[in-house]
Amino acid sequence: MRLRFTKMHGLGNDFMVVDGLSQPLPEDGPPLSEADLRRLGDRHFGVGFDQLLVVQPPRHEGVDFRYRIFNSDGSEVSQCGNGARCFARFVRDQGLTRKHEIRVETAEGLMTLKVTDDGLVTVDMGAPRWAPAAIPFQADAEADTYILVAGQNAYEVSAVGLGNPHVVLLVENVNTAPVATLGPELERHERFPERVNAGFMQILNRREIRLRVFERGAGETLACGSGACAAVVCGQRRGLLDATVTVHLAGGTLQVHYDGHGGIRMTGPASRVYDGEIDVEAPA
Ligand SMILES: N[C@@H](CCC[C@H](N)C(=O)O)C(=O)O
Repeated sequence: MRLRFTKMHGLGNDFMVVDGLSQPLPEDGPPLSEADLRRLGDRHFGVGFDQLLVVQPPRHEGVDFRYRIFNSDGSEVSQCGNGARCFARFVRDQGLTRKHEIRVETAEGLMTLKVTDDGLVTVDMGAPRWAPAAIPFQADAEADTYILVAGQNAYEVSAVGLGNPHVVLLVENVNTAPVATLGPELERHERFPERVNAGFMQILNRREIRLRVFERGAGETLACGSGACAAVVCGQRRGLLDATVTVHLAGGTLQVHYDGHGGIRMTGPASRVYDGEIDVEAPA
């Protein structure tokens, strides 16, 4: 079967976006075979992406679309902040909706995406989940920080759930942070039973941070929207950051706002790169 797709990115966190409304993709179970998913995600043999995003019909009243997310390793996940902005832009560009405020359901819950006239998209990422079981993270009790032993070293970390799990470490300089070595160790740390996204945060001042994220199932990306939100709320919980924070990532800048009430709001751009078609196995 020939699959139509759009290549997009949110600050260099890149996506293959597929319309599953007009193309016959299975709604239960994976939309593509695992072999296709991994092949398409490969940067040498396929399209290359950090995540595959699939638009499907909603399963609940009052929701516009179902938003499905797959990491390049084939795992399905329930949150992707940069992807949510691209998803909003995609459904509008493709004429699937004319709404400026779009409600989508993910495997974890509902998200609201607001497209503004300046082309930016604000995503309500929901409230942070601190209870260890909700992250999920193995700890006796909820705390602001935890000591995590990895290899020969112990690290003071914060842990938070945003529909996906995040661990956040403070570093003096993101340029020299051990993202490539410690990132994979943390991703598969035994205390995170569903693996974890690992953020390395450098605080510049109370309203500005620099961040690198080693993403679960994708490796280090140029930006991670949920990672940016996780870093900000963890910094706030430690009393180090204000309600509105500018997050500098390798691919660009996001604005994150959280005042302790309602959801975390993340604002940033969403860019279309090109449209394409590629052969995949016919869905089962
Ligand atoms: N790039 C994303 C997060 C994608 C999912 C993540 N790798 C996970 O497995 O939880 C973002 O912008 O939030």
